[in-house]
Amino acid sequence: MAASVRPRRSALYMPGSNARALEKARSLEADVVIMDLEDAVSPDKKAAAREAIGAALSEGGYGDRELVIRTNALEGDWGTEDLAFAAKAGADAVLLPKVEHAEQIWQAEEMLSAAGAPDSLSIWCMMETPLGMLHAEEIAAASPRLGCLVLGTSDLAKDLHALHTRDRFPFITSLGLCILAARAYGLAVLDGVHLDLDDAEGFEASCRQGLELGFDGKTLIHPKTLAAANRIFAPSGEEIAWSRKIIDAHAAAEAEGSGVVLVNGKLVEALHVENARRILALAEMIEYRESNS
Ligand SMILES: CC(C)(COP(=O)(O)OP(=O)(O)OC[C@H]1O[C@@H](n2cnc3c(N)ncnc32)[C@H](O)[C@@H]1OP(=O)(O)O)[C@@H](O)C(=O)NCCC(=O)NCCSC(=O)C[C@H](O)C(=O)O
Ligand SMILES: [Mg+2]
Repeated sequence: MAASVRPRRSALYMPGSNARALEKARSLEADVVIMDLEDAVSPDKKAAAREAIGAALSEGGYGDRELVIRTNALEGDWGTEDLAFAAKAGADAVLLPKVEHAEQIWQAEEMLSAAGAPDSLSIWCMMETPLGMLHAEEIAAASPRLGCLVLGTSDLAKDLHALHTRDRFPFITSLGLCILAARAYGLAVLDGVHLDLDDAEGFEASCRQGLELGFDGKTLIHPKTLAAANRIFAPSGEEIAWSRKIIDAHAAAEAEGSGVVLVNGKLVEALHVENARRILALAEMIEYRESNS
């Protein structure tokens, strides 16, 4: 399952143990809702969080937001139960933490199938350890059930002994490896969280950097960051107008037997048209979503 094309500008995490957050997500403008069973949930609340997520998903009301359950690691205390639960909870994807080898995905896949997961349930992988980064390609290629790689820059910083600098230079190699792997195997790819909720300027700068690097969107920890992520990861009015213009200009050139054309002094070839079509398709899906929410 290569990533379905849909907006993933904003992916909001929430602790599965936070009933108010699960409720609030029904009306928030998040493209993706990540219901967490892992780090945001304390050990004594793991079972209750599973129940709360199950109840929230059964009740529904999330519209066309993409619904994702992040489980605990299979190697740990709660992972097996989490995965059996996620198999039939009604989510769109299960997000495995700290993925480092293809074998972890194969194991999860077997367990999901044994637990009766529908074929449509996608597997997403947290990329957040040095070994995971070194195995990014093996992970991205592991299974047709894979849909998305999600950067975990907090765990990564810890393992690398790196600092959260403003330019995120310490993470650039890792971000690049994951984007390469995701794009090579047709997966979506989401950037890591910005931890400082009082730093709106730094947050926007990290979104713009993520967009420039090629990410589809950003993972978030608070609703107040949704609007900026949605704005920055959506095609701008200028990009949409340019895309339409070059598609038309290239079609006209083709009708006259030429594969290339200059538009405002810039060379336009079939590859630019392909990208312009992707941008317009994304813009249309965003417009549809926003006018129906
Ligand atoms: C960080 C928070 C604990 C702050 O929560 P709170 O003090 O409740 O914030 P506010 O009072 O400002 O909240 C205002 C209203 O918004 C709702 N809210 C807050 N956060 C969320 C959310 N994430 N999703 C949905 N709704 C949310 C509050 O309920 C308030 O609602 P209202 O009652 O109407 O006023 C909190 O934001 C939080 O828990 N955030 C998520 C933390 C989390 O999930 N962490 C794990 C994922 S990040 C990670 O693991 C990184 C990765 O693995 C890596 O390694 O990098
Ligand atoms: Mg993490």
